[in-house]
Amino acid sequence: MSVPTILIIDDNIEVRLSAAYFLEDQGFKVLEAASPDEAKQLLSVKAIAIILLDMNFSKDTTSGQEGLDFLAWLKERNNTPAVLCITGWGNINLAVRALQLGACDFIEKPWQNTALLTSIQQQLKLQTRQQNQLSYIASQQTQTSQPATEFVWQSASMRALQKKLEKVVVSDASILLCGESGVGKSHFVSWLHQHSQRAQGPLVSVNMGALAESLFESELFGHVKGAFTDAKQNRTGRFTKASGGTLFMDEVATLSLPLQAKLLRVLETGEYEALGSSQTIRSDIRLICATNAHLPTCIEQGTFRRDLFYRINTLMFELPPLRDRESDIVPLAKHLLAQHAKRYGITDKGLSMEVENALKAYPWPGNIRELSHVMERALLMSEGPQICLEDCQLRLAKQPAVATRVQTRLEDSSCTLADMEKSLIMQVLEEECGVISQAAQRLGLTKSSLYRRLDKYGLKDVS
Ligand SMILES: Nc1ncnc2c1ncn2[C@@H]1O[C@H](COP(=O)(O)OP(=O)(O)OP(=O)(O)O)[C@@H](O)[C@H]1O
Repeated sequence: MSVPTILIIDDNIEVRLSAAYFLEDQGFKVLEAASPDEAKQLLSVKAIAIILLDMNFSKDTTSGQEGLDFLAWLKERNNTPAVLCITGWGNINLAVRALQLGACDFIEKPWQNTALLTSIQQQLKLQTRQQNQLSYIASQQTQTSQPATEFVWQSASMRALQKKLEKVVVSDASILLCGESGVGKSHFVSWLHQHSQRAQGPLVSVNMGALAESLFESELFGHVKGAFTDAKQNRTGRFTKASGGTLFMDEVATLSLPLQAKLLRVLETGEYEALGSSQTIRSDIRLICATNAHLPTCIEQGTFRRDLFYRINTLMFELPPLRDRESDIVPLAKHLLAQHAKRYGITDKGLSMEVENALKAYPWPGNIRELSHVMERALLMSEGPQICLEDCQLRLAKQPAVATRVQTRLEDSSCTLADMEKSLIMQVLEEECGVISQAAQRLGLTKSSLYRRLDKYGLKDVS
């Protein structure tokens, strides 16, 4: 990385020398100019990151007008350096006018070296961030001219949503994605992360529904060895793992009220400590939350904190169910077929007109997840050159009774209670097209308990 150059503009040679000594000691390159005119010449040939500008020169010693004139001249130019005004004759009016003309800070003489250094470092940080943003935007513009590998939505509602997301993707604002199970919220989170400025950082997902109450803090914030009986070694929490990247909290509505309070505290302060540690860590994450619950209703029912809702919903987007965007169904089905064919290393197949019509007429309670399962199964079952209606088994998925699979397991003498439970969960999930809330209801479980069992049996990918 090149060393930033600082230009000191001051008619007093002692001031210039004292600032130059200090700044060179801090590792900066320093240039000096005794007047604004000399500075203008230097600026035309040198790349300057920061200017330290005295406000008074030959005309008078107190008004600061020459400094302001220089700022006005600088403002006309593109890519101007950051200017820190330094004067022994500071007053509020002058400071305001200088800031209006683009100065970044106003420091009174005699300055404190540490304060000067802090201000310079802040400006350099800002410049780096702006440069990153510009190169990011440039790289995005290059990418848009290349063929897109992602699915291109056909429906007006999804196109509009994609447009809105494109607008906010580079910001660090928290995003809340709402929509029924299987509509593609997690899929969008990956897209948001990959297109964000944090794409080089990690994307860390945590399913809040699967978090055991007792492990919440340890999972999210980490713990140090000995923090509690089972803490045999240090553990890094998800907030730290996601540092510099995106933290995705799925199923955020399943959190209990006490855990919501703990999460809120961290989101508000931006700081947390690992369990058993007194060291405060500042979080550096972009937060994306998702839920298939209707949070305003949860707030009314007292199961979700209003203040947490406002903390996570800076930008809120609703993904419509698949049945409400009919024009997406067939193109998406073809896209998913091609994906599955590639994954299995088999030839992709087309859809008959009869299948296309049936897909469009079907209500897709499990949304894209269900469509994906149907296409996978159809591809594997199909024997002809095209997928036909029987291959899809639409509706048939609902018909096999849970009892059939359970009965089969019962007849197997080596079957354990855990095998039975796993089998039952798989069957119900299949029948409910992967919709967790419905499966949990049928199984007489809360969503959190079902998530924990999916974790235990390694069934996370089935849902
Ligand atoms: N645009 C897409 N292209 C290809 N596959 C997709 C797309 N959107 C979603 N899918 C697939 O559909 C399935 C469900 O999507 P996803 O997990 O994102 O839904 P969700 O809304 O997060 O569901 P849940 O609320 O249950 O977590 C996944 O297998 C995902 O890969």
